[in-house]
Amino acid sequence: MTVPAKVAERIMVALDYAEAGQARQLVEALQGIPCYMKVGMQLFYSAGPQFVLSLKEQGYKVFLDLKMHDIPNTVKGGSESITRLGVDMFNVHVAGGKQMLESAMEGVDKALKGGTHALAHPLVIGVTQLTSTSQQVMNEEIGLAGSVEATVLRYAAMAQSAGLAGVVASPLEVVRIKEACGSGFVTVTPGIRPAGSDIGDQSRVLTPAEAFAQGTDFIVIGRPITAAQDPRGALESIIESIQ
Ligand SMILES: O=c1ccn([C@@H]2O[C@H](COP(=O)(O)O)[C@@H](O)[C@H]2O)c(=O)[nH]1
Repeated sequence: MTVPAKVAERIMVALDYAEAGQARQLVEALQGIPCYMKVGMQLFYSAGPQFVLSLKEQGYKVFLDLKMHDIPNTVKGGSESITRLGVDMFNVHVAGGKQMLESAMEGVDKALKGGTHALAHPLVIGVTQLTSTSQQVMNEEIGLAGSVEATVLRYAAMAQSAGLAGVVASPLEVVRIKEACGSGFVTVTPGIRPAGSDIGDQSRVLTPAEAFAQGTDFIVIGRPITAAQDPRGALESIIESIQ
């Protein structure tokens, strides 16, 4: 199947594996499809920066999904180190507050100014409310009143005012985010489930086609691909469903 780059480039495959070998197998199976690769905590904590660098050497765009949430000084240092890896995108929790978000941006600038070789400015993205969080959990367990959408919009505005390029949110919130922050403000949306597939621990979900119809920039998909008998076939049918 010939996959149009314009579609594939907007699909982020979550390499949620315990070991580098398993992730490598999936990358090999998807060879030739120019999708974005997402490295999250599970793989990064086991395979480390080396795995990220190997993806970059193979020419992939990489989203390092470590969701930093710490005191501003620590997040600044983390951002500096992540930027030096040459990733294309990374993220921080907006719940850390505006000063923490601004520190993340300062860390990026420091790495770009101090680097010995040319690095592109990564997109720094704020996590609003995790797509596994339901209205009830947000209100009763996390202790935030009001609707999930209102919190997501408040966090998106804070992320934008701190200079971030966009947010992670559910595809259900994309239209309102774009209305409030402008079409250029990037939305990265996990919580993607092809029709008929298991929702698992996700809560605020749409199908790939529905997510793009809402105007999202990137969709993030993990288990519907990684847990499939034929991961390449699963990704190809997702792509077909979008076109
Ligand atoms: O709000 C968020 C933020 C990040 N994620 C990450 O996306 C993938 C989704 O995986 P699935 O297997 O398709 O559910 C995973 O790596 C999460 O850490 C998210 O789901 N929601």
